[in-house]
Amino acid sequence: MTDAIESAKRTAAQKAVKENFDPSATHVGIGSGTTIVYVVEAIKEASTNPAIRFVPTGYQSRQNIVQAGLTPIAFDSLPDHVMLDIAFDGADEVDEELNCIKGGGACLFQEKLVAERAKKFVCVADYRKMQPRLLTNWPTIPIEVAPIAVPTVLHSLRVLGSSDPKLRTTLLEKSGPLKTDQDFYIVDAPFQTLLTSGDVAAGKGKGDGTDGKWEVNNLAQAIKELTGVLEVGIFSGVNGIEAEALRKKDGSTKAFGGQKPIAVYFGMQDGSVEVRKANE
Ligand SMILES: O=C[C@H](O)[C@H](O)[C@H](O)COP(=O)(O)O
Repeated sequence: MTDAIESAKRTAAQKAVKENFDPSATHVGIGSGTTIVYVVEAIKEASTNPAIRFVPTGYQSRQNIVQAGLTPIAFDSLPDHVMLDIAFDGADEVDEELNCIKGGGACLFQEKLVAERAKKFVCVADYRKMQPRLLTNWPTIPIEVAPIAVPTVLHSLRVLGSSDPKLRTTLLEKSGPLKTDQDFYIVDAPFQTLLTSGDVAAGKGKGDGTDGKWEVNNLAQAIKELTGVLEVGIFSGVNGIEAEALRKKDGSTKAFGGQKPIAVYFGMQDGSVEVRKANE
């Protein structure tokens, strides 16, 4: 990893925390990956509330929290009525509508639980992740699958149009499949570059996969429906603020929800930070 990329991540993390982290927050979600380390660093400097608790999204995330001298609280210890004030995370690729691919580091299920529990979800990434459409530069959709279901899911993914879905192995291939924090496996499925909902509205395609082209939400749903799939590494749909508005409007039965970020901070090559924000 070059210094330029690490420096881009740090600069973006600092700006994201400065503009979104309320020092009096009580519950904060912390995602996984290499970028989130800089977010934790910035939060540690900014936080003024000794009672603040941090909800991790897996083993590495919890280690980051503890090593920074902050206090973790397990997701399943949160009282029912408690929403996270905010959650921060990284992303593997982000499109113009703020849909994200996540799971490049094998964390996605707990990340989605935490993102959906947050009033606001903010992502931080470097310039390589900023793309117009998903699957432009990042090659595959990570999917968390029950080990016994892997052959069936691989077959179903091929039927959905994925040319060569693969079970992810550890770096040392002979050690076998890589295991997630849930002791599940990860399948990486390539598809053609995804359409946004805006593309479909503009008549650029049906997005139902029949011509090989999927719209983001349709593909996420089709994969999630496969038996054996625990979660899919597409974060799409509505964001936390939109989810809250929906709940107020129609008394939605979904207690939590909103997996899209309200903003993504990209550290650029020239040292600047570009921000993509949801329409407010
Ligand atoms: O599985 C890993 C997570 O989804 C990460 O947040 C994502 O891969 C981005 O990681 P990084 O910050 O290392 O690029």
